[in-house]
Amino acid sequence: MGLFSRQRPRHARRQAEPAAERAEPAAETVETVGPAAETAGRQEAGASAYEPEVVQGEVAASTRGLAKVYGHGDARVVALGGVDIAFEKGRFTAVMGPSGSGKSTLMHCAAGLDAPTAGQVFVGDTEIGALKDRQLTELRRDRIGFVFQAFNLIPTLTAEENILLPLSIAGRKPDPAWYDTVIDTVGLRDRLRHKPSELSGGQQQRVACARALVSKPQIIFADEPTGNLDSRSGAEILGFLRRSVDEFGQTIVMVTHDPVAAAYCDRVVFLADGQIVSELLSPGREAVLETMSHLDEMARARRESLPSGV
Ligand SMILES: Nc1ncnc2c1ncn2[C@@H]1O[C@H](COP(=O)(O)OP(=O)(O)OP(=O)(O)O)[C@@H](O)[C@H]1O
Repeated sequence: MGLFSRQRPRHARRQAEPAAERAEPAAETVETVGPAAETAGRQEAGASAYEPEVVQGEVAASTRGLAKVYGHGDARVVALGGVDIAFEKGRFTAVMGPSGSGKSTLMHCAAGLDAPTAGQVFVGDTEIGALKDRQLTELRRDRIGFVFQAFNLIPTLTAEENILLPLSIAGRKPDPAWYDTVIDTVGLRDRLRHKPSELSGGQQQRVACARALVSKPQIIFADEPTGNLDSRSGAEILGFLRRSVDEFGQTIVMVTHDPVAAAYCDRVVFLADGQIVSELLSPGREAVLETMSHLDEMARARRESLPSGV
């Protein structure tokens, strides 16, 4: 069965709040339709190894057999052991897993920031391993948005200049109506002339989100975007990311350690030992926590199901 061929019912649109904060009990927030939920259920029972979810819609980015090995000999580390995953357009996906499980490596390879040891990465239909350096730089600039834990704003530029920087580097002007929509959505209209040092952490991250969104990228990769924020500012950022998926059809992939953050997502993918071992669709915080407590067993089942390691 091809990774991108099987169909399953579309998930219900999510609200701009985590499942755990809505009225229904967490267990009922986990969708049980489709192969992923069934597989995740079997995983939790330890019955068999995980099989990748099959996406139904257009794919924004994907990997096939993605492997990354660092070092040699005694220092050899298999950070990713052959990952197949597709990120569907217009979906908010969280990548979770223990420290060292390969989350950042997956994100960096998928975003063209790091080169894999083996396997392929596609952004849309473009295989990024086949691109020359300059083409890869342009792809990252024009088709991918980034939001980092440490905001990564230029301190000497105003909020507005930071937001427009990727477009200015590309020699492009923003679509005025879209720019207005983004600024109003992140609530930054009265802060546009401020430098990052004059903004709170939450406001700086909203600038970073606006910067990622303004060029209408095919996909946004967010690396622990709430990791440096208090829970209220974190909730604002997550609510904003959620809205940009629901209202603007943006595709977002977010690495997070936080089950509350994951509960804002349509899909949560779990890594352990450089392999995807499980996933949940629209889970609540409790379901995320429950799955995280079984990741070691799942990693073992996954290893045993493979013919040999990478
Ligand atoms: N540049 C590197 N050189 C050697 N090993 C590396 C390098 N980068 C990552 N690794 C190793 O690869 C594995 C996966 O690392 P990665 O940073 O992707 O994990 P992670 O899940 O993002 O961890 P964390 O949650 O702690 O950020 C780890 O064992 C890590 O030590």
